[in-house]
Amino acid sequence: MVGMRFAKGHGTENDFVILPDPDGELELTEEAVRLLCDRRAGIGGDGILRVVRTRALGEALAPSARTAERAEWFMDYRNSDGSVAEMCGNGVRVFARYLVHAGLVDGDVFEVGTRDGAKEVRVGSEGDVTVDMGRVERQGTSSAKLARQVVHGAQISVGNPHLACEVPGPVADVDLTEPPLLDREAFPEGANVEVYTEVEPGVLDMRVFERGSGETRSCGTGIVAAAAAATPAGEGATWRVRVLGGECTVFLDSDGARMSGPAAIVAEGETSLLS
Ligand SMILES: N[C@@H](CCC[C@H](N)C(=O)O)C(=O)O
Repeated sequence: MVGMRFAKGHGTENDFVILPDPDGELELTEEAVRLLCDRRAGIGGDGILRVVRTRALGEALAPSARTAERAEWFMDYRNSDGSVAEMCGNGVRVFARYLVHAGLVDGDVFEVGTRDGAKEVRVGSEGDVTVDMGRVERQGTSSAKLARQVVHGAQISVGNPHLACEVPGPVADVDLTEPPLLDREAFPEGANVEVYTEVEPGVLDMRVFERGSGETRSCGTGIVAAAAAATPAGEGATWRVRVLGGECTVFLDSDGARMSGPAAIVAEGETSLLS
């Protein structure tokens, strides 16, 4: 079979199809992304991580993302519906793990370019990867209508938009089967919606409905957004955040957020879906 090389990886079961495209030769259409991510007709994934040299990206970066230009490798992230997102917290850990695994970087501390700028990663010899997620912006409050309830929470940017909502009971009781209805003025580009509850001091349980992918088993930027929402403004904190697919730790201080969590490459192969 002649096809394109791919790998499959996940971080707390937020799973990705990884497409090595160092010289930016791949024309990745929305349709191709949807097919690759399809769990029956494709490989299956919550999103795609295209591994491209930053200088071969072929896309103008927003002024706020220009720090990405100093990173050799760029994470071109796509949601499973084909849409583009600014950042993916689990994705960047898996991307970093892949770069080390594929021998594309020297050392285990380096920067990854994203549409939210360069992110420094530290890749543990096995297991966890720590990412400097950068600034976390609180932008006020908003609400969303879910299938069976309205939730209120904090509007937070982690490079991409989030509405992080504390709920009183177990997060398992929240019905996330339908896409949340958001205030379009507050979120013109849509948002990821998190529901969380503090189960013991310093520990949050969280579930998420991701923009462009639906309910997933984890969302790294959402984990950071929930941790920030649970922290009084101006204070630092460390949170363990438990999600359906595992657990990450978030360290918040006046510089922003760092997140540690697992990242694994689980398969490699060749696909004919792109030929
Ligand atoms: N799963 C990701 C977030 C992916 C992007 C998100 N769905 C969006 O559209 O903003 C994460 O781990 O952060």
